[in-house]
Amino acid sequence: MHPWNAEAVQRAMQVYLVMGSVNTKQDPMEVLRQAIAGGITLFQFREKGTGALVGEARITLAMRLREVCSQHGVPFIVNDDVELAVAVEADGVHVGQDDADAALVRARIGDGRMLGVSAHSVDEARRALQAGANYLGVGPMYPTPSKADAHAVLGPAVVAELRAAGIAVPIVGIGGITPDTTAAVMAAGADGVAVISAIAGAANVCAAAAQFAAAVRGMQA
Ligand SMILES: Cc1ncc(COP(=O)(O)OP(=O)(O)O)c(N)n1
Ligand SMILES: Cc1ncsc1CCOP(=O)(O)O
Ligand SMILES: [Mg+2]
Repeated sequence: MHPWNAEAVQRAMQVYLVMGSVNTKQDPMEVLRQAIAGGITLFQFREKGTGALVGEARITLAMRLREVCSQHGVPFIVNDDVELAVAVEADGVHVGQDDADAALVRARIGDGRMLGVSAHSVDEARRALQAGANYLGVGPMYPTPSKADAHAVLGPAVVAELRAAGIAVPIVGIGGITPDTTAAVMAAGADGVAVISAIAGAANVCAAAAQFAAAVRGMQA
């Protein structure tokens, strides 16, 4: 399985699409294909919220989206559900502070899969790294329409705080990020942006993803 060294993880963080069927009015498979055409570098299957698929339908969608990612060489991450990640041979799992214990997740998935952990403070970040996280998802950067139970808005300043505290692992900012605010998130020290609505909900998904890719690249020059 792919060795997820820090450099490979950092590259994957650049434009990270997070999506489930409830985040788009279009066919999720087509949205994913368009987002890949626009330049996303990582995909997370996050099937939750009102109206989310359950049971076989959820597993089938996961397998289909996983296949699209495989066809295009885009790594595939599963949100929350470690057993689903193993079942569909995902490249990794993302867990939050209220999900399964990160150290237990690491033990279950082994070293070959990527482990992402949500962190809102230096303390949470240090514990996540201790547990074996490959990257941190940090946010919300801004108010988000996509997560009803989101943590209070932290802003890009929290990323700068983590960097100042010596947290060197790849960081992706999440929450309410648009192409226009990407520069501020990157300038604070993030390696990329994780996005739901501004890509999955866009009328032109490919163009939206391309705008994020250009904004991220602009900060790397
Ligand atoms: C990349 C990334 N960062 C943070 C989150 C949020 O995870 P969590 O806090 O567990 O909330 P849910 O997404 O599970 O509702 C994420 N999913 N991805
Ligand atoms: C899953 C998640 N975790 C923190 S904010 C958020 C939602 C991000 O969605 P959007 O990009 O639409 O604000
Ligand atoms: Mg979670």
